Order: sequence, then structure tokens, then C-alpha cells
Amino acid sequence: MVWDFRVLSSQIAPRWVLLLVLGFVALGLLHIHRWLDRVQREKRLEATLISDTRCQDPPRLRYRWPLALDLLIEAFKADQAGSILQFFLSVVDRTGHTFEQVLLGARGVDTNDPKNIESVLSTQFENFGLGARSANFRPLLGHGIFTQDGEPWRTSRELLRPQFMQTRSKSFTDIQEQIEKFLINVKASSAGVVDLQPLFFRLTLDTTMAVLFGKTLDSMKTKVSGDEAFFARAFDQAQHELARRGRLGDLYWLLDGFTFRRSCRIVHEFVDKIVVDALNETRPGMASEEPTGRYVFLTALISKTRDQRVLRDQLINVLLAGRDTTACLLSWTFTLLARHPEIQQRLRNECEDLPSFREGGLPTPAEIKGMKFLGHVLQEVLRLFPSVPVNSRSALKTTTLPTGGGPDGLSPVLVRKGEAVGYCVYAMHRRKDIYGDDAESFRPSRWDPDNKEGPDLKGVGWGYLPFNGGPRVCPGQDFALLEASYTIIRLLQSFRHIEKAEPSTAKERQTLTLVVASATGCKVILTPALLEGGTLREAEARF
Ligand code: HEM
Repeated sequence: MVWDFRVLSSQIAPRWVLLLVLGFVALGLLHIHRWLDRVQREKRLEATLISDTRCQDPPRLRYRWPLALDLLIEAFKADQAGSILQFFLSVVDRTGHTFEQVLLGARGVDTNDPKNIESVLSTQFENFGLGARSANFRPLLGHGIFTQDGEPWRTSRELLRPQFMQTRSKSFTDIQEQIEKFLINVKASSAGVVDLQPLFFRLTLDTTMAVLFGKTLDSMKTKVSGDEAFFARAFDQAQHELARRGRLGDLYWLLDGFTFRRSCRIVHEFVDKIVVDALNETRPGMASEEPTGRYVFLTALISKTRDQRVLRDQLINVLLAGRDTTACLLSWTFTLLARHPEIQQRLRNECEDLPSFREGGLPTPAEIKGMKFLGHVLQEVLRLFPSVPVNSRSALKTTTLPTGGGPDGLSPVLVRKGEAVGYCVYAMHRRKDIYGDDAESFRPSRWDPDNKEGPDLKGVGWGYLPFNGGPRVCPGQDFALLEASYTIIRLLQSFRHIEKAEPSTAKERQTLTLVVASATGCKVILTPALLEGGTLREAEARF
């Protein structure tokens, strides 16, 4: 029998159906061909890299039970015990793999080496992207600076940069106002044991919102209710879910429940309303400052774009980036100061020596900048408890990192396209080869250039990275440090003792979400200062 296409087409199906099928088959073959071609090119690149750099895979993972179930159980126990970060460190130490990589079978590299981190964040910036984070965070953060890569990220960074520059110099009054309200609240409830941690979370939500939106929830002064309360709760809930999803790596989408989507919607509606009100109040071409002379991030941003969706997304991104990070810094600072009364006293002396304090006034930005010991305390807290302790990037092309490959972990390490590189700043900040034998101790004076004890930290470079580095360095760090400094100074001026409420034997427990907080809060006993100067009370009364 002879097969004739024309006969076949007229007998079996109309000609156009056959043409369509043939078209799909051809397209499929083309895709397979391209895919094979890509795989071959990747293999060739890999081979060239291996022969040129002698790079190797990271050390092999060691576990005893199938599917690494022994590690899973260990992780679960560590999470319950509030020591998940220490557990991550031990897995990295043993294997060179992140825990997610272990469980999900994904390949990748984990590192706490300054050279590798510099490579990922700076020298090879174009070779790495955010990976699964973009899609994971999108339901809450939309398309904003925190979820974007490449050109869209560059556009966002350019859009937001001038606002951050202005915020640095012009938002002091807003910060001051919110912190003074916070102090009134702490003073009113300072009898007995006070947990400062939840108060710091409320404070930083208020300060960041004041600067971004020009309005706050005023959660320090009043009992928050209605839409504001919904928003605050939904924002916390949505962030919590993002962190849980993040732990699943590429399988983040498995956790996508109704509560999560509802929280995201509440946050969007709340911020949308603020944006729409601001758009209605601001005509094109208007000055970026409010008639009151106050600088509001949103008003300034509106002078660049009136796209409601862009404004909403970028604001939520900055709010998320700025709020919990600063709250954790404050909480760990007071936890450590309460554990180290001699350091607390030295810092209090510096706060009480300020000319403004002696004259009965409030600290000024210039005075804060000049406080050397306070600067060292903040550096040391962020060393031991960097607010973002673990982070990751994903390789956009096959490449190598300087170290971590081979059985001894000393060769350059091969990173294939699509693989994750986890970097653990928490572990790096506790390395004895960088910080000396007392790397685990709280010793702010290690940052004093005149201090001869321990290694000289002048050239620590990429070995110290609380605010990230390279093109994606945190743009809010000056704002965060000013806010934290002012809060610390005013608390120390207002209370002559801040003692820890937990027994000395209590084991430190941590909660890891997107940031690392204390699982037991920051419980302290506060002893009010002897009467402050009359003018200071007058200054405070303005709030
Ligand atoms: C102690 C306080 C803070 C710490 C430790 C901190 C730390 C960081 C870190 C580690 C990153 C890099 C994240 C990554 O690329 O994966 C980052 C990014 C960022 N931070 Fe901060 N931050 C703090 C406060 C703030 C504040 C107060 C703001 C804003 C008001 C802010 C705004 C941002 C933004 C917008 C980014 C994204 C930058 C980009 O991707 O280009 N941060 N921060």
C-alpha cells in the first residue's frame, strides 16, 4: 500500500488539522533541539571551568537515614528549642549544603566565606539573581525593589534612591516624635517586668510608616483598632507566611492558603487607600515636601510616578525591609546591655555626657553622629545578631566561587546555572579566624581602632556584612542607625538601671523568620532615672 499524504488527509482529517499537528511536532522538536544544545553548552562551560580553575563540587552530604530523615528530626528539635541557626551552622559545617538543599534534593552551595560572599554580591553581581524569592514574595510585595532583578530592579533602585538620600537628613523630627511617644508609653508601664521586644516592633512600624506615608498607626499612644489593627495584624501574618514559604525553597507555592492571600489583600487595600488619598491631594508638579515642611517619602515619590500600583508595591517593599530589621536590632541591643551591666554603664555615661542632656534638651543628629562608643555597641550587636542572618542568591549562569569545593572545602567551588548559593552572615560574624577566640563574646571595644586586644578589624571588609554589600547594599542603613541610636540614648537617659528579668541560667532561644528575633522577647526590669532636668521634661512634653 502506498501512503499518499493527500489521500490520507482527505480520508482521516481535514488538511488543516494535520498541518497543525505537524506544526506542533516541529515546534516540539525545535525546543528539544534547543534544550539539548543548551545542556551541551553548559556541559562544555562546566568542563572548561573545571580544567581552568580546578573547581570542584562542595563536600558530600553525610546523613544516616534515607531521605536525610535524621537531619529532618534534628532540625525539628532545634526549631522547637529556639536554636535553628546553630543547627544550620552545624549542617553547613558538616556538609557545605543548606538544609533546604538537603531535604529537597536541590543542589547548591552554602558559604560563610567573605571571598565567596563578595563574589556573589559584588564582583559577580550580574551572574546571580534572587531565585525563588521573587515569586515567593510577589503575593505580598508585588513588583518592588525587594522582589526584582536585572533592569526592573535597577529602575526601582534609581526611583527610590533620591528619597532615601532625603530621608536621611529630613526625617529626624518624625523619628523623634515617634520615639518620644514610645518613651511615654514605656515610662507609664515600667513597673515590674517589661517585655521591650513587642514594643520595639510597634515603634518601628510607627516610625517607618510616619516617614513613608506621613501617617502612623499611633500604636504607642492609643489602642489601635479598626482598619489599622487589621492592617498591622495582616502585615505580621503575611510576613510570617513568606518566611515559612521561603524555607521550602523552590516549593514555596505549596504553602498558599486562604489566610495568607487574605492577609496580603488587607495590606494592599490599606496601602492603596493611603496612596489614592495622597494622589488626590498632590497635583502633578507640586513640591515634594508637604506644606508643613515635613518630608514624606510617598509625596516625594509621587513627583516621579503617579502609577498607583508602582507606588503601593514600592512602599510595601520598603516597609517590610525597614521595620522588623530595626526592631530586632533594638531588641538584641537591650538583651545584651541587660546581660552586661558594665557595658550598659559605660554607654549610659556617654549618653549623659551629651551637652544637650546636661542642658535639659533632646539629643541632636550631630551629637548622635559623634558618639563613638554607641557606634561600637551597634556594630557589635549587628555582628552577633545580624538582623538578616541567612540569605541566598541563585546562579544565572554556570560559574565558580573562590573557595568551598572538594572534600576539604579549599578548592574553588563549581556553581551550576540555577543552583542556589546560601550565605550565612550569622556564621561568618562568629568566625574565630576573623574575630579572634572571643568571637562569641559581646565586646564592643573590639571595634575601637585604638584597642590592642584581639585582631585588628580595620581591614575586615566583607567579613562584616549586616547591611549586605555591593549594588544591593541596604539603602536604609543610615535611617535605621539613627532611629536605633536615638531610641537607645533616650531609654538610657530615662532609666538608670535596665536589668535582665530572666535568670542567668536561661538558655538563649531564637525565632527565625525573615529576621532573627529572641524567642523569649526582651524582658527587663527598669529603674527610672532620678529626676531629669526641668527643661528636658518641657522638651518631652511637646510630644
Ligand atoms: C538594622 C536595620 C537594618 C538592617 C540590618 C538591614 C539589612 C538589610 C539587608 C541585609 C539587605 C539586603 C537584602 C537582600 O538583598 O537580600 C537590605 C536591603 C534593603 N533594605 Fe535594609 N536593613 C535595615 C533597615 C532598613 C530600613 C530602616 C530601610 C528603609 C526604611 C531599609 C530598606 C532596605 C531596602 C529597600 C532594601 C532592598 C535594597 C535592594 O534590593 O536594592 N532597610 N537591608
